[in-house]
Amino acid sequence: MNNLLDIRNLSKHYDGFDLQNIDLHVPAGSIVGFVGSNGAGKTTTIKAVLGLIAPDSGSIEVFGQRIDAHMSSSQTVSIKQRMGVVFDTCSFPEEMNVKNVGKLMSYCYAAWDSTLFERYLDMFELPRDKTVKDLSRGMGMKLSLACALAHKPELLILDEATAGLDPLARDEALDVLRDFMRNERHGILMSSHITSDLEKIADYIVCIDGGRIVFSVEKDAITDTAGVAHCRAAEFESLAESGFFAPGDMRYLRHTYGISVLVPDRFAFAENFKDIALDKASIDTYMGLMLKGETR
Ligand SMILES: Nc1ncnc2c1ncn2[C@@H]1O[C@H](COP(=O)(O)OP(=O)(O)OP(=O)(O)O)[C@@H](O)[C@H]1O
Repeated sequence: MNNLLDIRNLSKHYDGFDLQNIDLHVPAGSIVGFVGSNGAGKTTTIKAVLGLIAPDSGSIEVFGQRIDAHMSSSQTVSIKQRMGVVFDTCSFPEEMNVKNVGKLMSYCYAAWDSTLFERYLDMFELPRDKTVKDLSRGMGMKLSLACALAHKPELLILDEATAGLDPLARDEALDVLRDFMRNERHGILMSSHITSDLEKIADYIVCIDGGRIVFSVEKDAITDTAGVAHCRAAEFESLAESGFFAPGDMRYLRHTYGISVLVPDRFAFAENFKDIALDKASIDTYMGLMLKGETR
């Protein structure tokens, strides 16, 4: 399978923050959800991919071409033509109306499709004569998404792009992304704090914390296979002694009402420990245990 994006060993130092040895890949045909707490390093990683900041070390390849400071401007332009980018703010000129934003974009992108843009404006109910400064945050994000898609990219990079949308508009945006993914050569890297969105559409989940990748797994390994066991102290001790987990592999969090244990395979767990309460894992519970849990 071809990768649309390959980040290897990426590092970047800021005063008080280090992005360290980031490895992240977006295979063609897949949506990669990029999660992590505020300040974990998601936007810094994305900015490095877009060439907006220079990494200290490591490599970034987009469509198999290495991104670096020595690229010619025509190489940079040709890669950017094939990428659609949406941040959590709308960055078009404030006094420009929606219709003219489309016109401006048509000069920037060779593959710009005005009919497609118009279709997204209708779908997102964006008034063509409203200026950018008068759009609500959600409307601005819808406009950014319409622009990103109307130049027919192969790789979409979304940094908190659905954050300003209400639940119905988010569902609409997810449908648009599903539609985009009907072409198996397409791919999406999507950073989001709204993990329920990622549960609906992502194929892989990559989690970053404190500038380091904490886990990188298929989403189904979390939402279909993993579980969270809810133990009392005695159950926890017998579980720890049972040999079900290899030493150091049992990840748990103590609460006032008991102890949660991350279970990589809840089906095997349920067969072995019929009396211990067990839930399916969500991306949030999985992240909570991976980021804050102790190991034994
Ligand atoms: N230009 C800069 N100079 C110094 N520090 C920076 C700079 N840009 C980002 N940082 C720091 O890098 C760290 C990571 O920030 P980043 O924006 O990548 O986090 P994030 O995971 O996207 O967070 P959020 O979810 O809040 O958007 C933060 O500590 C931030 O203060």
